[in-house]
Amino acid sequence: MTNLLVRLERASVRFDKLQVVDDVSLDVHRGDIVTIIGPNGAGKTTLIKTVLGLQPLTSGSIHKTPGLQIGYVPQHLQLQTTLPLSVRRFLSLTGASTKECQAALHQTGIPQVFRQSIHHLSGGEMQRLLLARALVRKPDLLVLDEPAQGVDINGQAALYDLIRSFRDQLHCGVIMISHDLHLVMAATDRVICLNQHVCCSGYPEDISHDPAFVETFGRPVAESLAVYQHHHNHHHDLHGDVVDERHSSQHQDACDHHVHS
Ligand SMILES: Nc1ncnc2c1ncn2[C@@H]1O[C@H](COP(=O)(O)OP(=O)(O)OP(=O)(O)O)[C@@H](O)[C@H]1O
Repeated sequence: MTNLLVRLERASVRFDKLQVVDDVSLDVHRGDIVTIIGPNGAGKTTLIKTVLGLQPLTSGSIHKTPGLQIGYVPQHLQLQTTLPLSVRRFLSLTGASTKECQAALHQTGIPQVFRQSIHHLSGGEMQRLLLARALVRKPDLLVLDEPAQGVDINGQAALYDLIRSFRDQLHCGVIMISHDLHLVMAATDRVICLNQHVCCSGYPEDISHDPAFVETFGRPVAESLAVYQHHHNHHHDLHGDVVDERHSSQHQDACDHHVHS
């Protein structure tokens, strides 16, 4: 059985004379976390709309595995502020049971808001609620458009950790858009730098050195990206504790941690 969830082949989207997505090919498998970065207007949202089936392609093709269940976390949610709406009601609109809704809130770390008005949530709580709403669908693919918008820096790191843990639990694929380059570099498996076309793509530790990345984001941004790398130079015992070299004859399972900028 293949783990391929979505395949875009030479996908293009054009609005009148404006080429917004240009010849993009992309595969997302189960277990992948793929993050799309790029400047404003680069076509990132348009690209994920094609995956969601909200935006037809002008040319190229998209293949989704049959029966693919997608959970979507949008960039903004327009809510009529005069309309009374509790978190409980909002989640129940998905068709999930009360128990499933409560479990999803628990998983996203905000069980206490179940009976609250949705209009009283903080920015961070709102993002977690949108994630909970996507999760009750038990998605094969989680699609997130700037999930950490309006969330403070500690909250952003926690949110990305949460997304990774859902990927592990559900063994789903994740495709997201982010402008938080430092966090993306730490929390992603694969990065796609989009500027209508794919400028460069690959592992986070490689991409910040790519000339196309430097050209798109500028040298100061590229140089400021501290990429965590894993090199071996000390040793652990069976419990994971670091072993003093002088007392160790074994040289297995060694590692060292460097931060490069
Ligand atoms: N339905 C549409 N009709 C015409 N133009 C559109 C449409 N949707 C998007 N565009 C244009 O396509 C371009 C790319 O928009 P898109 O929202 O995909 O960019 P983005 O990379 O997500 O930007 P941002 O980082 O600012 O959110 C923009 O110039 C936008 O104005």
